[in-house]
Amino acid sequence: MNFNLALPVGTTLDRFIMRKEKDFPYATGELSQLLRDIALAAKIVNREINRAGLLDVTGGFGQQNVQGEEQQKLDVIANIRFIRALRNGGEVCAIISEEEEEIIQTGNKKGKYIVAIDPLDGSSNIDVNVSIGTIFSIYRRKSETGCDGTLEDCLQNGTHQVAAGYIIYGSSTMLVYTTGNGVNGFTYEPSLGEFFLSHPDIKTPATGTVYSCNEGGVNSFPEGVKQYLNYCKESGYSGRYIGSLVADFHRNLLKGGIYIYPSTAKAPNGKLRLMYECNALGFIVEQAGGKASDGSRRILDIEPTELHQRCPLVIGSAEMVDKVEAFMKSEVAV
Ligand SMILES: O=P(O)(O)OC[C@H]1O[C@](O)(COP(=O)(O)O)[C@@H](O)[C@@H]1O
Ligand SMILES: [Mg+2]
Ligand SMILES: [Mg+2]
Repeated sequence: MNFNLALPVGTTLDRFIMRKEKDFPYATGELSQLLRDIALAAKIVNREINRAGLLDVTGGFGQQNVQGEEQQKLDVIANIRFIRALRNGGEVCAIISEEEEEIIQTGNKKGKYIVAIDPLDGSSNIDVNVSIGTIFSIYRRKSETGCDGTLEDCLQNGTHQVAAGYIIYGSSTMLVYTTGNGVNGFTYEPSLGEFFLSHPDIKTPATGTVYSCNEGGVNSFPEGVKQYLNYCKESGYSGRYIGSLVADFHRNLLKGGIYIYPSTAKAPNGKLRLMYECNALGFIVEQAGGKASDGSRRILDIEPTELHQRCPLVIGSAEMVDKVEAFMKSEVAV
């Protein structure tokens, strides 16, 4: 892992955003403010996650989301908190959320940005004190300001992201994001209520010896993925699967490794959502020198047709993703 200490570790997120804004001569400060709004909501959600066991926020909310998954109370709370922060911030005209079927119009018609968000990632781990996260993608609207965000504004492919990031609520809470100029990580200091630069200019190793995949569905995995998993085992790689995409991704981003959620009989298009899981992490991993594909196509090039469409995900160290793609093209002689 190599660091360039452009900005000293310990720089606050606010100061970092301000300094980076200077890199963009035409910056108007709106994207900076939007990133601050997201950081604010993350602090509030972090507080509720840390106290989850004490408060009545564990367990199911008693209704299903558009994915047909039972919503957890914290899914709903995180959704409310992020939507409120984005609405009050004024920079966002429309939001796509995992927890809402339709586009959320914020009423900020002057807002230039669209946010796609997975308010709480790793929902199955909420009640068992395992790391969970939030994932977000930011796009510039295509339509003129002065009106609501349109479907066309929302359905842009991943190469149009102006920023993307995630928050991991783990042993420490971190915010990791990119605006297309590298990836930086900030650790939250609760007693000061501040995020501090702790992981400047993250670069992911070209390869690794860790693979993350829920092999429970292996019988219906594509042949190429089965072959790759066997290759990992024959190569003595370690299997690590937390079951929270953000947490598995974060570990592999820092240490090298690969996360695979392929198509299965149960989920022919995979499980993960293009607009608020795959695109965001795809942008980050590419900015850190890694790769993200659906097994053959670059994730960021996939043209979205639905707000909640799913796609298979192969993401992480570049050489490992290449290997999976080659197996899926069944070109590699073992
Ligand atoms: O239980 P499975 O099938 O392995 O799926 C786990 C995956 O699903 C997810 O929980 C989906 O995300 P949500 O929790 O936001 O719905 C990922 O975080 C995780 O990697
Ligand atoms: Mg998720
Ligand atoms: Mg979620």
